[in-house]
Parts: sequence; structure tokens; C-alpha cells
Amino acid sequence: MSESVRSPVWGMFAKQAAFIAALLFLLFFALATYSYHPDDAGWFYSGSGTPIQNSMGPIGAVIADVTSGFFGTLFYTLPPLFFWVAVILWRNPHSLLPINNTLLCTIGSILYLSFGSVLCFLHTVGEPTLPYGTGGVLGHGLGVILYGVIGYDGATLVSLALVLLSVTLLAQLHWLNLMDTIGEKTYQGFAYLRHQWQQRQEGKAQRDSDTFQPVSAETTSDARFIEDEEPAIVRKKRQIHTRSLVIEADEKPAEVEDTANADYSDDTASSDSTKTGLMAWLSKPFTAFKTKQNAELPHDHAEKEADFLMEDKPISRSSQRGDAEPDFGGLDNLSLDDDGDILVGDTLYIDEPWVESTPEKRPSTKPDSLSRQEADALLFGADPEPKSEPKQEFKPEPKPVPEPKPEPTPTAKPAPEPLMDVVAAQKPAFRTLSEAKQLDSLGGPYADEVENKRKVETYSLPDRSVLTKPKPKQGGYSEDELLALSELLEQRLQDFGVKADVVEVNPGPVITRFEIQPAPGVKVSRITNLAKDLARSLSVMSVRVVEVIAGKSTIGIEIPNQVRDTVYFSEVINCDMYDRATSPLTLSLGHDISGEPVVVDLAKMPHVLVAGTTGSGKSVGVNAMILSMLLKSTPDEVRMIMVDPKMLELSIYEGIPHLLTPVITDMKDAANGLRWSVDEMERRYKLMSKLGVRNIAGYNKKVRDAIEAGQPIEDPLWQPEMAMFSQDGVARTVPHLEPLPYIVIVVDEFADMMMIVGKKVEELIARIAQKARAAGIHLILATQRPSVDVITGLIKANIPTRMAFQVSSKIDSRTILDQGGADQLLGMGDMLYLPAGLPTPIRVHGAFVSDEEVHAVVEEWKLRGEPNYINDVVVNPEDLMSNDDSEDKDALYDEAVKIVIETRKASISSIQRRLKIGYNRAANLVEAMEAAGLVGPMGTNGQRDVLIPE
Ligand SMILES: Nc1ncnc2c1ncn2[C@@H]1O[C@H](COP(=O)(O)OP(=O)(O)OP(=O)(O)O)[C@@H](O)[C@H]1O
Repeated sequence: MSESVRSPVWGMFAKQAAFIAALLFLLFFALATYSYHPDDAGWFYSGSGTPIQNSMGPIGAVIADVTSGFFGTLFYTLPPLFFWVAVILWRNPHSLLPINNTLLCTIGSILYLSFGSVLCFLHTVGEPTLPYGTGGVLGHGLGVILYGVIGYDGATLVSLALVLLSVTLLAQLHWLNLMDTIGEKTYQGFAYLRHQWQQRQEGKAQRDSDTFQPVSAETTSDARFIEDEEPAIVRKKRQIHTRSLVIEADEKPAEVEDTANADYSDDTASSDSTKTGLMAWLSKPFTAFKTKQNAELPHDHAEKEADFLMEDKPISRSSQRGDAEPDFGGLDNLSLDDDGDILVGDTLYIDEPWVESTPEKRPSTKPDSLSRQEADALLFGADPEPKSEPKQEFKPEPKPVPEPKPEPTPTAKPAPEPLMDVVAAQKPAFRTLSEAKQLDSLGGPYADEVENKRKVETYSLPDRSVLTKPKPKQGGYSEDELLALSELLEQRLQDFGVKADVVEVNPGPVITRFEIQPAPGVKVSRITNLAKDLARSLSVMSVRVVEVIAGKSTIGIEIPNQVRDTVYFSEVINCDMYDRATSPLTLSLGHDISGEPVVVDLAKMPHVLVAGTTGSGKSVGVNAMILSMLLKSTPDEVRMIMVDPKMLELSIYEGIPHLLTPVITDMKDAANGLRWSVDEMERRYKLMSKLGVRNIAGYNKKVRDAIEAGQPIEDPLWQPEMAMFSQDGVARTVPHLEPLPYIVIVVDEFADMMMIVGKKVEELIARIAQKARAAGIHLILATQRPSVDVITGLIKANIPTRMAFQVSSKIDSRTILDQGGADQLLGMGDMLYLPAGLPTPIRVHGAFVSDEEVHAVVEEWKLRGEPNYINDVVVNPEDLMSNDDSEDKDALYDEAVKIVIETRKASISSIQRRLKIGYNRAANLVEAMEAAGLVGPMGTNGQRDVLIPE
């Protein structure tokens, strides 16, 4: 057995042995103490000659004699004292408080024993028969001194105060907390009594009217009312201690809100945040009211998102990591009601323009209410029809009359499903609706479903079992650690002169986010500037300060976990969200800070800039994006152009059928590739305009529909003169249009391209970035040099979606994201994802893709087909257009001549077909042959003579 395996076992064994030994000692000591007999021979007293009566024998008698002699009557309290100290130290040996727990207990015990015995001495508490009186040696000695200095009453007062202090230290009692708790319990007691009384009244009324109502709406509202008014501290602790799975089955009646509105005025403003303890509790109803009011005001989108998050009824994301995980607070304030509609607090969000209605405004009849799928569809832009539904075929049988769906009675309500299951089964696992919208707006895979009928391809997708299975998670901080860390964070901020309370904790697989509420007047920049000092004082690698959390007035402090969990690619790919996404360009990036998969759509980004220092995980991130597409789409749906100046990272993909051209390693070829893409983009635009569609999805739909209807569309760009050069010289029929694949251009290090080719690349990138979205051409540009000469203003302006991995300086972070933050990332795939149009980036822990996984998927694809390269991609059309020395410039000239010699026909179309090149290039080749005297000029019949002897 290896050392690393053995040591935790031994550690555990030693801990168990220490526990048993301590328990034995405590028992022995307690029995010796409580069977103390004054006649027993001990340390101070030689005994009366009678046999020892102490149940622990002579040793027990000596121990009891010593302790009773020294501490007096107080010695009876020694066993519980020791027990208590042991419990404290056992529970939290390495206190994260400023003073070590052991030290606290020691000081507390000394104070208690010293001044407790003084009190016993002064007031003769207990048996006067003890050898050194009721105060013992200690109480007597100290008591006499105190009495001499401050008199009898003074000594009593001082001793009493110090004993109280010792209790505070030993019990680690917070007097304000105690008051809070007492107040809370009293209040809850009253609320409970009131509730009982109301129930009884209702029961009476029901008995009178002889009608049965199973669930009292007021019961629910009362329960919520109590919950809403919990003291802040208690709520904080509860948030950390419990992760209850709550689905609000019943809707809150309007009158409760009205009552709340009537009862409370909203003049508490922002000072809520500064109130703690009892004050916070007292001010809680006001806060609740304000929040509710905000949620109901008609705002613009951003404010509505904010209002979502203001509501803080906890609905936890999942119970995956046990019941004791902290609550995700406002971020998870998403529930599904009985009908499957999405509820945020009490507000139903049913439409993209954020049409909202309160439950009472909703139509109550089933057919009019939104189904879960419809809500999904409206929120995420998905087609309400289930995607997997098989194509409708004509069936001769008469249509069955649909059975009337029984209306669920209130009593027959199904038990609420756990939220995770519901979310997983019904909709993408966005942590919040606002996040869903954020991602969706840029490309949530549910947004545009024009192309929802996926072609049944000859290709099958690779089996995902080739991916590495995820290892069990180690987990982040324990509950106690989270509580202690919250307090330590508050303390450290206080040390730096910032007063703030931790109001919510969101633990994740890699980092834990503490949300703090700064006192009024504290500038967020002050806290941001403290990031490094905080990291040092908390002894962690780095701390990131999230200045703005959408919809909240809090500030996020992200602290790395002690043990970091790896996010495996198989985890992020085997998720419902990825599976349900219909876009061929669906990318599974990794997990967000709470461990939810982040799945986005490249088609909606529509281009992405990836930057980060060397070793930050860029290449792994780019591989994850490429594999996401390779596991989702066939070569008929997505084709790729890969540019890899390092000749290491992307060359691994050489030979997969998705490639349009072999992986480009020469930067001149790369620039030509971009030029070809611009031409292709223009061609696609022309095609789309001829067909009267606005984007590639619409184009493909129209083309497919036409093919399915048996009336394929003729190529509108086809010109009759093209046929003149056909092999046999006879005009062929007009070719039909085929669906166009998306084209993804992946550049692993585009700084090289910028350096070697220069400004031209920048212009080409800008041209593609500006227009290619509709044409289905998308860019993934990665660089490890996030400097302004690489990520220029022109490129930044045209590529709004950014992915920043760890960088070395704030300046680099600003170059990529226009804000700091990437310099505080942890490396190894930790990234900030800034979707287009969003002010704040989302932290994503990138999925880890090993080389073996990439190899496995590449091999799977190689088995499925050969790449069908287009030679034109890496050729500069300007070179072809120039007449001078064209044969020198075109690498295919010799091959073209060979074909002419073999076939004895100088046909442009045959060269085009045989060499898989475009019309222009083939025509140029033939003209070059004519210039070289190999073929004659075009005759009247459209044919050329071959002048090369046979
Ligand atoms: N998501 C991740 N999870 C865990 N480890 C990762 C992750 N991403 C990257 N790493 C680790 O970081 C190392 C460097 O990653 P990668 O090669 O992608 O960095 P890079 O930024 O592309 O560097 P370079 O620019 O030098 O190629 C990897 O070998 C891997 O060990």
C-alpha cells in the first residue's frame, strides 16, 4: 500500500484512539469527582483510617482531594467544564477566528476557575467541610487580595463580571446573537400560536360550512411570512446549513402581499445593509417589502433581471452534494409551478419581451395556461413542438378522438419533484433566468430553431464513451469552514477599514463566492484594490472581486477552494442542455461557479476571441469547443478550416472529414484561407438574396423543403457559359442547390498571422466578423499575446464575444475584456466568458480535454469518412487573376496539364471537377495553357484543340 493511501487511514485511527482515551479519562475524572468523600485519604488529608470510599479508588481519592482543595466547591463543575472544552476543540481544532480556540478555552477556564472560586469563597457556596473551604486554596488566596483592595462588594462585582466573561469565552456566546435567537423564538412562538388560532378559526368555519379545504393558503403564506422575517444572521446560517428543495406548489394569495404592502412603509432605504443582529431582523420586513415592490414595477430588461435576483427565497439547485450545501439564494430563485410554468418568486415570466403576470392574473383554465414546454419555448426561443417527434406520416386509420384530460383536483396534486430533476428534465440548467437570457441572447441553443429538422445523415456521430469518465468530486469547504471563512472575511475586510457583512455563500467546484454587503458609502473600487491583500491575509492563491452581480447590491468575493475539482469534458457534454441543443455549433465550455454546465451556441456569438497567457488552458479550451462540435455535427453540417502556426495543437485533427483543407500551418495559406472565406461569404450572400432568405438556417430550410417536396431549387448563380466548357461541350442541366454547411475557422495563434501577413489579415477578419454571421461562417481566434497590436480595436469592435483565460496583468485583462478580472483567475482552464452585449463576464471553469480524448474522437471520425478537401481554399485568387507567370504561381498547373494530356480535352469543367477547384481557377489554368501554346483558342463550338502531341 502506498504512503499516500496509508496516511489518512492511520490519521483516522489515531483520531479515533485519542477520542476514546479522552472519553475514558473524562469518565474516570467525573466518577472520581462525584464520589468524593471528605474522609478519604488524599493529597491534603491523610484520611480517617476508614477504607477509601471513592469509586475510583485511591487514585480517584487523590485527584478529588487535590481538585477540591485547590478549587473549592467549584471542583464539582470541572467534569462538565472539561467536557465542554473538549467538544469545542474537537469540533473546530484549527479555528479560523483571529484567536485560536485552544487559547480562548484556556483563558476562559482560568478566568472561570479563579473568579468562580473567589465568588464561592466570598459567599460560601457549597459544603463548608472542604479542606480549604468553599473557595479552595485559589479562591481563598485571590479573594483575600481582592477583598483587601476593593472591598467585599467590589470583589464580588469584579468576580461576577469576570465569570460572565469566562462564560462568554467558553460558550463562544454572542450576546447579540442570543438576544436575536430569543427574540426570534419568541416571535415564532407568537406566530405559531397565531397560526394555530387562525387554523382553529378556519376549521370552525369549515365545519360550519361543511366543506373540506385541504391546504390553507394562509398557512402557506404564514409560513413564508415567518421565513421572510427571519433574523439576518439566522438566515445566513440556515442558508449555509440547509439546502432544502422547495418548489412552491401553491401560489401566494394576493391579499398577503397587499397586507404586507399596507403594513410596511419603504423608508428604510439602503441602511438595511448596515443593520445586523436584532436590528437586521427588525428591519427585515421592510426589506422584504421593498424587494417585492421592485419586482412588480415595470422596468426594462436589465432591471427585471435585477428584480429576479432581488428575491431571496431559496430554491436550491440540486441535492447532488448532500443536503447541507449552502443555498444559492437569489440565483436559484427559479421554480416551476404545478403547470410547469416558470415562476420567479410569485411572478410568471412567459415571454421573451418579459411579459409578466402575477399568478392571480393568469388564466386559470388548463388549455389557456402555458405548458412547461411552451414556457421553455418562449423563454429559450425553442419550438414548442417536441423535437424528437417523428415525422408525421399519413395513416389511413381514423383520427382517435382525444380523451379529455382530467383536471387535477387540489387534493390530487402530485408531490413536488425535486427541483434538480425538474430542471434537468424540462429545461436547460441555467442557474438563473437572467443567465439563461444572457446566454440565450447570444446564442442559447434554443433561440433560433428555424433549422430544427436535422438531416438524417449517412454519417453517425462518434460514441461518447470514448471520453474519460469523471472522477468523484472532492468537494469544497465544509459548512463550519464556510461559516468561519465568512467571519474571517468580514474580519479581514474590517482590518482594512471596510465594513461589510457576508450575506450569501455560493460554493462551487473550484471557487466559493461570498457575497458581501458593504456598509453605505464604501466604494467598490476600494474592495477591488484589496484583492491581493485579501488573498494574502486569507492565505489563498488569489481572490477575485466581482464588482457588480446582476440585479444585486452585493459584491462578490471569489475565493479558491482548498481542493480543486477537475471538470471533465464528459460531464459537460453528457448534460441535458447539450443534448437538447439543436444548433450544430453548440459548444459546451465547462461549469459555471456553482457547477452547472455552460452550453452556448457559436452560431449566435457569432465569433469568439480566446486569449490567455501560455499554459492558462487556451488550447484545452479550444479543443473542448472543437470536440463539442465534432460530437454534435456531421461534416454535412459543419466544415472547418484550422490554422495552427505552432504545428502542434490542431494538427491532431488532420484527416477528419470536417476539414475543408488540410490543417494550415503556413501563414500565407492562412491569409488565403481567410480570403476564400470572404469570397464564400459573398457567394452565400448572393444565394440567400436570390432565395429571399435572411440567414443560412432559412436557406437550408428552404433548400431541404424543396428537395423533400421533390422540386429542388436550381442554382440561381449558374451561368449558361459555364456549360460551354463542359467536358463534351454540351450544355448541361442547371445544377440544383444543396444545403450549405456552417464553416468554422479556428486559428490557434492568430498573433503569428498578424505578424507575418500584417494588416491584410486584420481587414479580412474584420470583414468576416462583420458579415459572416448570416452566411454561417464563424471565427474562433485564439492568442496568447493579448496586446493591443494583436487584439486591435478593429478586431475587438467586430468580435464581441470574448473568452479570457488567466493573464499576467490587469492591462492584458483590459485588452481582452475591457475590464480587469482575468489576472485574478486560477489558470488551468479557469476563464471569464464575456458574451456579446453583456457588461459583466461569467466565470467558467473550462472542461479538461486530454490528448487521448481528442485522438479517440479524431480516430472515430477518420473511420467514418475521408476529408473532401477544396483546393481553392489556400490559393490567393489575386495570384490566379494575374496573367503573368500564372503557371508558376498555381501549384496545380502541372496536374491540370496532365489531365488535358490524358483526356485530350481542354475542358474547364473537367479540370474543375478533377482538381476540385473553382470555375475561375480552372479557367485561368486553361488560359495559361493556351498562353503556353499547349491548347488552342476556344472554337465556335466552345471547344479547344489540344496542341500537345499524344
Ligand atoms: N480545464 C482544465 N482543467 C484542468 N487542467 C487544465 C485545464 N485546462 C488546461 N489544464 C492544464 O493546463 C495545461 C496547459 O493547458 P494548455 O496547453 O491548454 O495551455 P495554453 O494556454 O494553450 O498554453 P500554450 O499557449 O503554451 O499552448 C494543460 O496541460 C493541463 O494540464
